[in-house]
Amino acid sequence: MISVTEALDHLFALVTPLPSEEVPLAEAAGQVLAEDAVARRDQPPFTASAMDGYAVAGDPEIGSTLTVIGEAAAGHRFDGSVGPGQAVRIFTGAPVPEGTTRIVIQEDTSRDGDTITVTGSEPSTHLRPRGGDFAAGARVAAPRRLTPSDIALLAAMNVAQVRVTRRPVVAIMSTGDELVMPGETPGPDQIIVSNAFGLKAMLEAEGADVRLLPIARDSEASLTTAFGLTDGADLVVTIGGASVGDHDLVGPVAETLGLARDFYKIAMRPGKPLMAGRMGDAAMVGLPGNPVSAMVCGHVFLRPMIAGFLGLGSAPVPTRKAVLAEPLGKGSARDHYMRATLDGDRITAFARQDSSLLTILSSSNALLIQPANSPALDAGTQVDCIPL
Ligand SMILES: Nc1nc2c(c(=O)[nH]1)N[C@H]1C(S)=C(S)[C@@H](COP(=O)(O)OP(=O)(O)OC[C@H]3O[C@@H](n4cnc5c(N)ncnc54)[C@H](O)[C@@H]3O)O[C@H]1N2
Ligand code: MOO
Repeated sequence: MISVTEALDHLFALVTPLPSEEVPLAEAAGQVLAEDAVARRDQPPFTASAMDGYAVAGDPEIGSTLTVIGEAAAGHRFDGSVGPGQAVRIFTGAPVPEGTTRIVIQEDTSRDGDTITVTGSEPSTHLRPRGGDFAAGARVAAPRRLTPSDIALLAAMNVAQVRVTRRPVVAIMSTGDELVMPGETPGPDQIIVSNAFGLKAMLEAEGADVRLLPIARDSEASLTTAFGLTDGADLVVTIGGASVGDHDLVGPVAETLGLARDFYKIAMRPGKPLMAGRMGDAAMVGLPGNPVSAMVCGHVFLRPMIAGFLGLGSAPVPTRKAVLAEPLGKGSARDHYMRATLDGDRITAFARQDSSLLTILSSSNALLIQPANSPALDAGTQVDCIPL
């Protein structure tokens, strides 16, 4: 059995960053920028008013009167300049007339025909200088997973198309005679496919393009057919059939079809029967079938692989420190990724850790990592965890 770190190293060796492609900005959210994007203009492109009021020259005193000589609105500049004793009616977002040194907000004026009297003053000039947000040539640096805020920024930069790393195509195959899809009517000995759906959601959130394959039955013929449907995938993920039972055929069938296996079995709980290797052009990861095992392995191994395909480097999923709110019994021979609740910096493992319990996983917001061979730990001990 190899360690989690060694397994991750093997998995990263199976991953190469994918080529890039141009996509319309409206489709780029969540994708990874593959090439710096460059602002095509200054923003704002002119000095603009930040408030509704009057553009004035100088710093008119309270009580002074000014003559209104025109109007500037967003999209419509005032053709002319403003001088001493004058004001231009102006609205938020409008270009300021030449000569403007500040905006007097309308709440600080009283108006009578074309004359205003200044009734108050504020320290701010309420001017937004040209290029105050960004200047032409400013860059959004790659690689970067594009957030909604980034999309807004790129739009303001007049970047209509962006170059992003192609999404990795992941084919997920559930295996087992006992499985039916949600919505179907299970026979008396059957259960519903669960972790394939959880993994699809997880990996799509990470930026993958996920295909759910039809369920493969526990036979060489059915598994061979299902593997035949994985063409074009960058990553093939099987679920179940990975252990040592008579019906655990995934490894042997995959090897017949060309799997060059890198490892089988890791010192991790849950997740011991994990396997991985290369199958043609694709990386192949065989996950254990227990629903929580498959999901935990998804967090620990598949999420970093997706990030690797997207050119975001080869790093484990982020961990953070937390403090045990309750004591923990001694560990086993494998690193234990325990379902837990994290409240501030205090973490509590659930009492029930069986790898079939999806209710517990769903109630967890962290995986508490108890290292292999750990002694019993007192409350207050610092531990690592993966926030979920
Ligand atoms: N004698 C031993 N038995 C087992 C060992 C062992 O070392 N020696 N390891 C155990 C561990 S740990 C795990 S994990 C499981 C993994 O077994 P498999 O990967 O072969 O998974 P299955 O037997 O096919 O399924 C296990 C369990 O999960 C359910 N399952 C499978 N696929 C799905 C799915 N897509 N959605 C929902 N549920 C699924 C399946 O019905 C089983 O209940 O082996 C232990 N045994
Ligand atoms: O290691 Mo298995 O993955 O506990 O349930």
